[in-house]
Amino acid sequence: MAEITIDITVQNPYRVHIGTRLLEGAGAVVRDAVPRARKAVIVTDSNVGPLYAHIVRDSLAEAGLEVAVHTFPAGEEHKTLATYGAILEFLAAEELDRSDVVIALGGGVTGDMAGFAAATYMRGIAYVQMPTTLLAMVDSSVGGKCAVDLSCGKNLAGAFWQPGAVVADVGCLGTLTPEQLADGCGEVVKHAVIADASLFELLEKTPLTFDLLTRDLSLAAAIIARNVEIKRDVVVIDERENGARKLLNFGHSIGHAIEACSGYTLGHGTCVAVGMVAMARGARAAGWDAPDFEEDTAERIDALCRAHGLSTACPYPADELVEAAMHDKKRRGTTIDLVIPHRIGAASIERCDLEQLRAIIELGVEAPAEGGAR
Ligand SMILES: NC(=O)c1ccc[n+]([C@@H]2O[C@H](COP(=O)([O-])OP(=O)(O)OC[C@H]3O[C@@H](n4cnc5c(N)ncnc54)[C@H](O)[C@@H]3O)[C@@H](O)[C@H]2O)c1
Ligand SMILES: O=C(O)C(=O)C[C@@H](O)[C@H](O)[C@H](O)COP(=O)(O)O
Ligand SMILES: [Zn+2]
Repeated sequence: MAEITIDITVQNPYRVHIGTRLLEGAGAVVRDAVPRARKAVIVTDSNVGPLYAHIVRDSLAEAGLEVAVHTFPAGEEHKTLATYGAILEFLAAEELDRSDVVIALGGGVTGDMAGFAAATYMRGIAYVQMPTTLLAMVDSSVGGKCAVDLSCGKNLAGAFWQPGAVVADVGCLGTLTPEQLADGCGEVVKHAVIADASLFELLEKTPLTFDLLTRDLSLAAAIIARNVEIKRDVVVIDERENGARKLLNFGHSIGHAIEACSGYTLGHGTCVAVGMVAMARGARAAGWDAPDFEEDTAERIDALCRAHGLSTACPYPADELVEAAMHDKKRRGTTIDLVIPHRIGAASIERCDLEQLRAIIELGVEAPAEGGAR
């Protein structure tokens, strides 16, 4: 249904294929993207593997590839050095060589870890992203960021390593839970806030419900394609996040801190939603201003997240979040780069000192309800 080229220059350009029944034909895409590959290792998690690995395995075999499957326990709490190490050991035990290919079949956790394994195995081999969550289709499968979490925080060990292709089969959305699908909407709202007021207005009129997206796969494909275009337009001008790419981090300084505080039990998109609202509200309350600031920005982001089933109440007190946010990768000594929305469709990257971050968090998050986390 849609094919988008990511025209990067540090590594090779690649295509994102978005449509239905694409996993059945995934072997041909891999063959085309990595013509020299003799063997493929599918890396997947314990939920996705039983649902889809056999389809991909058959298609890869049909395309003439030898195939092995490595399955790890599902969940962000397994996005660790230990799981990543086990993937590397599997690649070595299967004797993958530098011409072979890793297949990341799953959500963002799988894509980030399999991508990082591919980036570092023998100093870098090819991989193909096959995202199976909405979040991974609209965001994590594109752009080449891959990582694992460390005990101090999110994505602290990783690389930029671009896939050879992305195969987003929208039929996979049908086996998600409504909560998992809603979680992906956090990143959709983010893209709309930083770059596309029309998309934001469309979502205000017609929120992306589970029923709508799983019934109307053409609409799902169109929404995913628009998100991939938004991300592409940022990544192609700043592949390694020296500047503009930081915009894609809107909501993440606080969002990642919430994830860490939750022991990685809360979904990434859900935490980004809380982080976006807190940042928009807190920055305004802390006095950030510009001629194009629009007063209702935070409230519109808040309302749109809630319309997508995402709670925007912060479950942790400000001082805990400030502590966790200190490990953010965008911190440089006593300063940190934050993304502040001015109005729907426009945001800027601002260098703040840590006291300003503290003020934004304190003003932006609501105090937790009696008795702790909500
Ligand atoms: N690299 C990037 O640019 C980038 C961008 C955004 C997020 N991320 C990372 O992505 C991760 C979040 O991704 P996620 O929300 O996809 O998490 P996930 O991979 O943990 O998937 C969420 C849950 O859905 C299950 N699942 C996946 N696809 C399924 C399907 N089709 N049917 C049934 N169950 C399915 C998984 O097993 C898991 O339990 C975080 O670690 C985040 O940091 C990375
Ligand atoms: O691709 C990017 O760049 C992003 O920032 C996308 C984010 O949605 C994603 O969560 C990313 O992994 C966060 O990057 P990090 O560098 O803050 O770990
Ligand atoms: Zn994110």
